[in-house]
Amino acid sequence: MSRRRIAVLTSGGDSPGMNATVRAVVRACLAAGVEIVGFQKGYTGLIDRLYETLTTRSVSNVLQRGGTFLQSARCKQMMEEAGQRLAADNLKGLGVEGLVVIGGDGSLRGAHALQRQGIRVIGIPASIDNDIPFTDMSLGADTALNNIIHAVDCLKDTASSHDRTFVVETMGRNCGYLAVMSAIASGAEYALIPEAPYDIDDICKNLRRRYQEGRSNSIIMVAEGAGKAQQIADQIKDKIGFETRVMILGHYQRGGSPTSFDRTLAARFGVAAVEALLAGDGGKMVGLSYSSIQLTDIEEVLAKGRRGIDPVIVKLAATLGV
Ligand SMILES: Nc1ncnc2c1ncn2[C@@H]1O[C@H](COP(=O)(O)OP(=O)(O)OP(=O)(O)O)[C@@H](O)[C@H]1O
Ligand SMILES: O=P(O)(O)OC[C@H]1O[C@](O)(CO)[C@@H](O)[C@@H]1O
Ligand SMILES: [Mg+2]
Repeated sequence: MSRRRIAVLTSGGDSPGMNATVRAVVRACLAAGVEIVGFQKGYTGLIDRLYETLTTRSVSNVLQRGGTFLQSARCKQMMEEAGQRLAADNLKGLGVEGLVVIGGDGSLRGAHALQRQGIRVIGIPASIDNDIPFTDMSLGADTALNNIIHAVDCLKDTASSHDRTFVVETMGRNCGYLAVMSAIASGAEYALIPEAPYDIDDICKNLRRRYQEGRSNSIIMVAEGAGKAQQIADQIKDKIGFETRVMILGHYQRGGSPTSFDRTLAARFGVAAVEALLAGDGGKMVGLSYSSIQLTDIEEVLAKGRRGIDPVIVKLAATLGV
């Protein structure tokens, strides 16, 4: 009888903790006596049959590294039925009984499409955007948040030395999580997020007053989905009476060594995904719910749409003056 075989891939924007997750998947498979195949470059690798058998050696010394050694991609072909069928046929041809997809909401859509093509798939939410419902955190969001906070701490040093306002743009697509959480954690004055309207004139009035009262700097966090930092800086710079500078944090946010939170989440998600596949499950996403790992139908995750900002966080930010 041939050996049982599972596959794994990383898809969408890379996020810190993907390597640690692949490592956990590999170790869980090998502990169960199951072969594990890694596809390269996300769904592109499934379609173009780019794969390698993974061993403990393949995942040695990767746990602490950001990015993904399997590499990732945004694969247009996977958006079409023909690409999805080809990907599923390739998996069936290799005798793969189940697939672990590590990626964001788009990658989960791909996972759902493969499930419909007869492949058992378990999704692992991994995206710095933290925009996926049915999990308290997506992998990599915590590390990205730490990267942002480190940058803002540095900016505050220089801003306060010159009485300046910095407008800092974070990633997150249409989700304001990174902007609002980093504002709370770094002591920023504003978090402009797509989930809430804002009034530039009010902001200017308030900033002007702050400087008149003797404050030496102000930080405005802007989620990319809420506006362009440069445009906001241009709108405010002549109205507040103090110099304004812009920092677009960009892909810096996505890199670097995963935090302990992301590393341990990676371990839990990776092992839970393999256990689910080996138990015959499929079409589910693993998620973190109040410190426990839960499985949710991918269909339900997708139907729910983008994860909103917790009202408790919005209230917390308001109380703290963000
Ligand atoms: N509707 C869909 N059907 C099939 N495949 C999809 C669909 N949407 C996205 N995908 C696949 O998933 C890949 C990754 O999606 P996307 O670029 O949205 O990133 P993501 O997984 O959401 O991660 P992140 O948002 O963190 O970058 C896409 O390039 C595509 O191959
Ligand atoms: O790396 P790319 O393809 O430029 O995509 C950037 C996008 O990916 C993310 O980093 C993750 O989804 C978003 O926050 C950002 O808008
Ligand atoms: Mg996404």
